[in-house]
Order: sequence, then C-alpha cells, then structure tokens
Amino acid sequence: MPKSGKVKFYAVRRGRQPGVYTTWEETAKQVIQFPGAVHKSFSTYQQAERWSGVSGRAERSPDSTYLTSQKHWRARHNSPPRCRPSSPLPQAKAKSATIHPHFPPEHSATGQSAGDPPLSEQQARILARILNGESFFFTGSAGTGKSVLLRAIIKAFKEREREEDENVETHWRDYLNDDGLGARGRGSRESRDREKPTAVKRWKLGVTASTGMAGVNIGGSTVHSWAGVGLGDLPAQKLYEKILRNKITATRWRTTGALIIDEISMIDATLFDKLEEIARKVRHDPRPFGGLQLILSGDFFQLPPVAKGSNTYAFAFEASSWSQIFNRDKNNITSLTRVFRQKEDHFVRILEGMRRGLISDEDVILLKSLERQVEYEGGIEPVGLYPQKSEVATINAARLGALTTPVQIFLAWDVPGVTSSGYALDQTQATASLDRNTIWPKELELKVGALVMLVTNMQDGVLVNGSTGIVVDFMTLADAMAEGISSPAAAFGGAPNPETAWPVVEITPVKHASGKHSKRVIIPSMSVDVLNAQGKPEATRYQVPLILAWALTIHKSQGQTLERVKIDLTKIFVEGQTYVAISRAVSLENLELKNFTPDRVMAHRRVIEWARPFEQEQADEEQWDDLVTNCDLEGY
Ligand SMILES: Nc1ncnc2c1ncn2[C@@H]1O[C@H](COP(=O)(O)OP(=O)(O)OP(=O)(O)O)[C@@H](O)[C@H]1O
Repeated sequence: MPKSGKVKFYAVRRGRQPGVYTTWEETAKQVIQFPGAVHKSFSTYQQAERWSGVSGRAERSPDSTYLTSQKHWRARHNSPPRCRPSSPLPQAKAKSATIHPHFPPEHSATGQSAGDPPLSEQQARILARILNGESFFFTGSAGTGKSVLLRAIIKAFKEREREEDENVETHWRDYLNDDGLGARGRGSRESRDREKPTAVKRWKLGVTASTGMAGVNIGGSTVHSWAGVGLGDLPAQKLYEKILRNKITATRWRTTGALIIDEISMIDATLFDKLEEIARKVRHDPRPFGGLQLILSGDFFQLPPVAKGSNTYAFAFEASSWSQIFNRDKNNITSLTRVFRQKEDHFVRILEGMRRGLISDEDVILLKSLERQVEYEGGIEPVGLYPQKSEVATINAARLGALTTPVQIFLAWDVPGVTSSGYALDQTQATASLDRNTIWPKELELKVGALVMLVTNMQDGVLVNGSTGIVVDFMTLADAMAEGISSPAAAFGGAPNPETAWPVVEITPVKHASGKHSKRVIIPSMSVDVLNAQGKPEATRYQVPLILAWALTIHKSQGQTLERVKIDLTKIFVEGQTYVAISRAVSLENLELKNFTPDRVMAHRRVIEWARPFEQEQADEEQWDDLVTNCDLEGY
C-alpha cells in the first residue's frame, strides 16, 4: 500500500460487512463491486473503529498479519508473536525516511543522476539487489520514484561497465600473452589453467523501453530495436534467424549482462515470450532469458499495451515465461510504496483507490467539486490534458491564433545518423524517427503570451521536463545575460547562433518544493538524440525544447509531474487513463477536473487480480518489519 504516512487498518463504513480490516485483500472483498461502498485507511485501530461506526467486529486475521515472515517464525513458535508489555510504542517508520545509501565497496551505488533527489531507503535496497545481479521488477503507483531509481541504476551500471572494460582488457592481455606464446601455445601450467575471459560482460547494460519516447527519456532505445526484432510480429524462430543474420545484433544479445525494459506495462505477453525464447537460443544458454539479468520497471495500472487488429492483448505478466523469472520464491517483484509527487495524504489515498478502479462516494463529491476555474497569480494557466491527439492540436492552434503578438517560428535542424546495423538514415527517415520518438517539435510557433512546457531536464534540478511558463519576450543570449535573465548551463551545450532571438519564459513558481521560485529564463536551441541499440545517435534534433501547453495528450504526459493541471475526462477510452492523467497533478488545489464521473475510473480486472497477492504479501512483510523493528518480541 503506497503511503505518505503509514497505513495499517482499513475501516469499511458501507460495504458487505462493515468493520475494520487489517489487509487490503479482506477489505476489497467487502467493497469491490458493492454499490456506494465507503472505506478509509488509518494508522491506528482505534481511529479506524471510531470512523467505521462499528465496534467489536474487527476482522483481524493473524494469518494475514504475519504472512510472509511467519514461515520463519512458525518454524520455532506455535503462536503469533506479541510485543512485550514494556516494549516502546511503535516509532514513526524509519524506512520511509530519505537516506543516503551505504553499501560495501563492491556493491557501492553512487546514486542518482544530476538533479535527482537522493534515493530513499527502499529505492536504495532495490538498487543494491540489482547490483548483486538479480533479475528484478519494480513497480509502484505514479510518483513513487520509479524513473528516479531507473536513472540511478543506469548510472551505477555505466560506472561498473567502465571498470569492467578495463579489467577485461587486462585479463585478455594476460590470457593471450602468457609465456609470450599465448594460452593457445604450449604455455605453463599456470597459463593453461587461466580462465578464458567470458564473452558476457556482467555490467554491459541494454537500456530500453516499450516505446520510443520512453526510451529517449532514459537515454536508450526501444526494446524492439535493441533486440533486432522490428515490430516483433514474425514467429520467434523467424526472428531468431533474422538476428543471426545480423552479426552486430547477435553479438549485442551475447555480450550483454543485463537488460532494462522501462514502461513494461506496454509490452504484450506474446512479445515477452518471443524475446525470452530468442535470448535462450542466441545466447546458447538454457536458463530463462538465456541467463540475462532482466530489470523491468513500470506500472500495469497505467497505460496497457497498444491493442493491434484483434483489439485484444495480454499483459507481460501473463506471458508463460514471466513466472520463471519473477515469482514469490525469488521475491523479486517490489512495489515502491512512498509517493513523492503528491504531499497530501488525502490525495494520495484517492489516487490509490483510483489506481484499482475504486472510488468512494465522498471522493466522487470531492472530485466533482474540482470542476471550477482556479485563478493563479501572474496569470500562468494550467496545462490541459486530453485523451485525444486531434483535440490537442485544435486547442493549441486556436489559442495561439487568438494572441495578437507577432509569431516567431523555430525550425528544427535534424541530423541523420546510423541505425545499429550500420544503415545510414536519410533526412526524411531521420525526421520521421525524431517525430515518432520524441516530443520535440519539427516546427515550433511561438508568440509572446504563449503557454509553454519544457520537454527536457536542464540538469540544474530546478527546470525539469514538465516545467511550464509563459513566453514573455524573445532575446539574444547576450542581451538576456546583460539583463540578468538566467540561462540554464545546459543551454550552452548546443552552441546556439548568437544572432538569434530565443524565447524568454516566465516559469511557473513551484509551490510544493523548497528553494524553487518563479523566474525568467532564456531557452535557446538544444539537442535531443534518438539512439540506436548501440547507444549511438540514429538521429539528432536541434530545437528549442518547448511545446505549446494549453493542451497535451494524456499519453504524452505519462511520466511527468505537473504543478497546475486542467483535465477534461469526457473522451477517456482506456483503463488507467484517468489515473495517469490525475496522478500528474501535485495537489488537489491546483487541479481542475472537467466532466468527472465514477465510471471514468477504470482499472483492468486482470491487473487487479494479478497485483493483489504480491502487494498483500509485501504489505504484510512491511508490517512484520515494523513489528520486529518496534517491538521487543516475546518468544525469541
Ligand atoms: N527518493 C526521493 N526523494 C524525493 N523525491 C523523489 C524521490 N524519488 C522520486 N522523487 C520525486 O518524485 C517525483 C516522481 O518521481 P518519478 O517520476 O521517478 O516517479 P514515477 O514512479 O516514475 O512516476 P510515474 O509512474 O508517474 O512516471 C519526481 O518529482 C521525483 O523527483
């Protein structure tokens, strides 16, 4: 159960059997599909009982309370553990505090990329397990820091890979040059015994995602391109043969130690199984995924795989090979539980219910009350989120057209590169790839007064992907500096033309983070790469990293944190869409919601059923951890 505070007791006021429950599984039985169900979570039993209005009917189940670690407990005891009467009261949960991780040198995690916050204890623990070579799937509600953790993992692997490259080079030199003849020669006993360096590099990491845009966001490619499977439509055997014909792709499969796939919720089961089979065959290794360490990230409650022709899809967790890699025995699925994006407990709780398709009557009333216009000081409007592309284009064009100030057009400069198989793209292909895989526009029309959103991180930790503002002027870099207008350090990376007048943007003040203020910045041209599977640019676009922000598709907003949001839910058409949209907002105060009705809250039934046991088990384990941390246990 995600928490900004600690949640332990579920009070059901209206449901099949009102009362207090200690597990979500029991609670869900009372409220799911019960018309008008009302429930709420509390950190103490007394509060929950009072709120439920039902006394003496608590369904406290010892079995569920001590589920996972009780295996260990029961090996020695006949009864569940109890705190000694003299034991101190439970403390605030230490594990939700932010800490700087400490690891032994061989597993040191140097942490997050520039501008990211330090990892929480839970994020750091997952990083440590991944650096120990375990395949791992980390999931979690929106805003629990999956992307932050992923960036830290990539950074740690890159550092290790550099060290490993140096070691492998030395190892080969020793292996080949021993006795001056090489190990293939007559060499000494020592040289014959020397182990041949392995082809697989443990720290060589494939950085991929299910979509091009998600891939660009983490500095990787699509998993399709990395794997050399094109659209992945052919049978596995045909794809395998295709890969063998391409030496570079086959070598990539064979030498990689670990593979990241981000936004795994959008990969369907058939592709997952095909990749697994290909991995075994290409790597000549019978283990699942050919022994490749798999690092998956994503949230199945968010956007599902894109349905093709038949309009049906199966989730990756329904793939037949999934449970060979991720299962209870390995304990290698973890849900990040602390929500960082939203600070209000109440909002976090509403989102948590919504993620599972649940909404109480009280919360419906609250969400309906958000259909109002929020007045912001300084007049910077919220970003509008809509389900459909066509709506977005119309709204932005109309709003820009209504401004009477002169238009400034910034044309992107696209530079073709090469694909991972060495094929040089032409100009049209490069532009098509950039349009498909990035949100950066080919042609950007701006006017003073336009609402814009930044589409890249500025590495300063202040201006981030998703920051919004209003264009207030156009200036050369020199003039802006003379006027004291700040220019992000990253802005100089693209060596922009000194004669060009670039947009000056008044950035929305960030209310919910300390040390951040409204400010004017000049945003010159910068660059974005679509990388091929070898990490080299397949195409590069130089452009001002802004888009019009009166309207944005919910799809493109995935992964973003938005300070001021306006959402129209009229045309919601897929499970998870309402949740993705609303969870972009950081506060209820700065959220405008149009046309909210409970039926817009849809979660996929198969995802709910799949997630329940492991989320339950994790919640129980955390309760267990609390118990042993906070209690002086009797019986040991
Ligand atoms: N350990 C942390 N300490 C403080 N803030 C954090 C931490 N981890 C993440 N955050 C912040 O929480 C917000 C959401 O993080 P992030 O985008 O990584 O979440 P996510 O789980 O990937 O969300 P989504 O599923 O919506 O894409 C960001 O503003 C990020 O800086």
